[in-house]
Amino acid sequence: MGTSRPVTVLEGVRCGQRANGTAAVLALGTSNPANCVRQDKYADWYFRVTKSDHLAQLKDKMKRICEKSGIAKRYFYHTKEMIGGHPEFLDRALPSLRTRLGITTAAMPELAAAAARKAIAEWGRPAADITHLVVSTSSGVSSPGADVRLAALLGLRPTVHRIMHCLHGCAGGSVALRLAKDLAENNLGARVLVVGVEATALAFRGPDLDALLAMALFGDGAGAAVVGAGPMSSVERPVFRMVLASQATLQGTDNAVGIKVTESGLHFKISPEMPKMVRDSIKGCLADTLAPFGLASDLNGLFWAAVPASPAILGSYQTGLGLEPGKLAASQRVLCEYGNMLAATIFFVLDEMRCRRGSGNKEERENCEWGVMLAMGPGITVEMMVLQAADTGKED
Ligand SMILES: CC(C)(COP(=O)(O)OP(=O)(O)OC[C@H]1O[C@@H](n2cnc3c(N)ncnc32)[C@H](O)[C@@H]1OP(=O)(O)O)[C@@H](O)C(=O)NCCC(=O)NCCSC(=O)CC(=O)O
Repeated sequence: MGTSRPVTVLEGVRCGQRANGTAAVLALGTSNPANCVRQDKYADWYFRVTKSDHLAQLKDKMKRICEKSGIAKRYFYHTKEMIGGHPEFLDRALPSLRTRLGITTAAMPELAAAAARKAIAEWGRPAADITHLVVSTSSGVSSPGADVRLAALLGLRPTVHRIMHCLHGCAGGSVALRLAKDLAENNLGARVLVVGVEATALAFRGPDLDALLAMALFGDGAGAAVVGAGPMSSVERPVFRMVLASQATLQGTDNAVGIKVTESGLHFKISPEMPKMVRDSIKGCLADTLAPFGLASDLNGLFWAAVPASPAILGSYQTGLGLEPGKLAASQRVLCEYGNMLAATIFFVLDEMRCRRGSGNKEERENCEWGVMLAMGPGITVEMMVLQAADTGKED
């Protein structure tokens, strides 16, 4: 009896701190820098900007990769003029990290703020009501980071709880959303602003066999979401309920994808084996996550919000999961319109999926109540989240 009162008090305090119900995405926003390069012109642009037109074989290979990329256009913070002003970006013998970090650290807060302002406007409450800020990027490793300047630009409270995490590659936005779910569900009244932002000037380099793929796929942008759990205010409208989040690391794939910070900028290593590794393991990874809901037996009865890292990775999802054509259409559209924007991409996919749910176009319309958010990053790490579209489902 002597110890029962403190335990009860502690339990009461613990329960009182928790939110009421499942976290949900309450609003979304996206943005891109102004410089838009069409993918059918990219090889010409890239070899001209890097003064490499004499490397005819590499240029032809780049053209073939671009043709197969499923991308129509991409946006970049860097421009021909900016690259032209930094010869050290093209000569790996020269250090360029400090200059590159200066550029991306200056670029990211404004880019992120443009997306975040849209999300906050849609959310309908004042920016000062944001309690937590989670920022993900592979375009910077400075401290204080882009999150501090972003908080100031948006007028967030000085007491906002900030987390910034770096170098999770294509999975960065999904990691941030998983953290936001935990924060929202475990802190009564929390409203988490989640941001993925990329300015790939940190990785821009001249052509060689290793660089071509990253140069052909990656683009710049920012995505933002406001995440919260109950009780909701009268202006808040859930878009997707974030039902269950999980992460798996594919065994024996440590060397398949890597991101290294070097004196000459960010270096991506992407194994040609990655699509096969993903195809062979993705169904098994998802089985445990989907089983509690009885969703594992009908994967075509779900909506799919997958990060379109590349056409080959989308192909691996389609084959590995046995998905019907069209199930990855939202991801394909984002890849086509923007390329792979690493941490920012998932917010564009969720936004596209939300539009498709309300679309008057029968071909594009997506009606499934339950869905999966999916991304791969270095590790190889698989980020998964079971979503319930709030326009169809009722929270239990
Ligand atoms: C590059 C592709 C668009 C090419 O499409 P196809 O395979 O249909 O076409 P294809 O076979 O004719 O290949 C066209 C040319 O691309 C080359 N090629 C193919 N895969 C390559 C790779 N991983 N690295 C370098 N070059 C590659 C081929 O050799 C070929 O050159 P040639 O014509 O000279 O013979 C595709 O293979 C693809 O999407 N690959 C990327 C897969 C991937 O691992 N993505 C991960 C992104 S990063 C990520 O997800 C994690 C993260 O960063 O966090």
